[in-house]
Amino acid sequence: MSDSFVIEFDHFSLKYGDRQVLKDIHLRIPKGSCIGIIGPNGSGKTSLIRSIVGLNKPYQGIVRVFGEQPRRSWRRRHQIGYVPQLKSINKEFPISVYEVVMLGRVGRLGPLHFPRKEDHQVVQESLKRVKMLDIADRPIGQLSGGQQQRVFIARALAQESKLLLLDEPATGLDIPTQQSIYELLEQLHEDGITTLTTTHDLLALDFHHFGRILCLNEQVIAFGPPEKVLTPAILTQTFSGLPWPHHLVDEDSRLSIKEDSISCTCS
Ligand SMILES: Nc1ncnc2c1ncn2[C@@H]1O[C@H](COP(=O)(O)OP(=O)(O)OP(=O)(O)O)[C@@H](O)[C@H]1O
Repeated sequence: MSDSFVIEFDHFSLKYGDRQVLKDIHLRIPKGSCIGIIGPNGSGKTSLIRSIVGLNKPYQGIVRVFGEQPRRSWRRRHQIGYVPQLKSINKEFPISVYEVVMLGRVGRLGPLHFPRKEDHQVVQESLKRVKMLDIADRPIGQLSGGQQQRVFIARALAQESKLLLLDEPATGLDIPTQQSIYELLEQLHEDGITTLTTTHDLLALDFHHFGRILCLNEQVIAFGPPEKVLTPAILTQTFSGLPWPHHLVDEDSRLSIKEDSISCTCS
């Protein structure tokens, strides 16, 4: 594995029972990049993210994160910050905002497992970053969807991981809240953190914040800079699932680029 890539999918396929949901994913995610993953409902975005975390076992192929297969590196799990979809989180659990964010420190707590001064500092800093420090004592279940989303992002930040995976963080939020999440992504990018953010909602995705867009529909339809990838043809292919003969992929990611697909997408 080259040091320049945080994630490497090598002909990775995933099945749930007999049903194939990811097919021959071959992809390199460069260190420090800010990736937007788009595709319709059921196109495999969450499955891809869960595979990176190590929650899904490949049917074929392999994924490496920081050079290791995620299922084999549980001790390194804290290196991956994962913010699942809001709907999959149990918000009724009686726990404060502060305690939720402290959970992000679990992988880093010292031998006695009590939070140290530095853990409290990181939690406060993470809450400050998402502008939630003022309401740190409130029960998580009493917050709005947008506030809860920020808290779960703060929990991931408290892990101090170099890789952050956000599954539909902006879906269902109002435009200013969506905007603030995208601005936060930009700050994280400036800090050298690699981020992968999914959405099925094209309107909820502000493409300007992303260096590369991955169009996914069971397989990689396209991967590259927004200006190359966000063409009517590629979006139609991604969201309709109709056959598309070529893949456009990013040269920097050292995947094959087929000349004919470039002329096709740039025309
Ligand atoms: N645990 C599971 N067992 C069986 N099938 C599953 C499971 N999880 C997801 N699927 C199926 O796999 C396919 C891909 O689902 P996935 O959640 O990865 O899509 P998605 O692109 O994230 O969708 P959405 O935009 O709705 O979140 C869907 O058809 C879904 O029904």
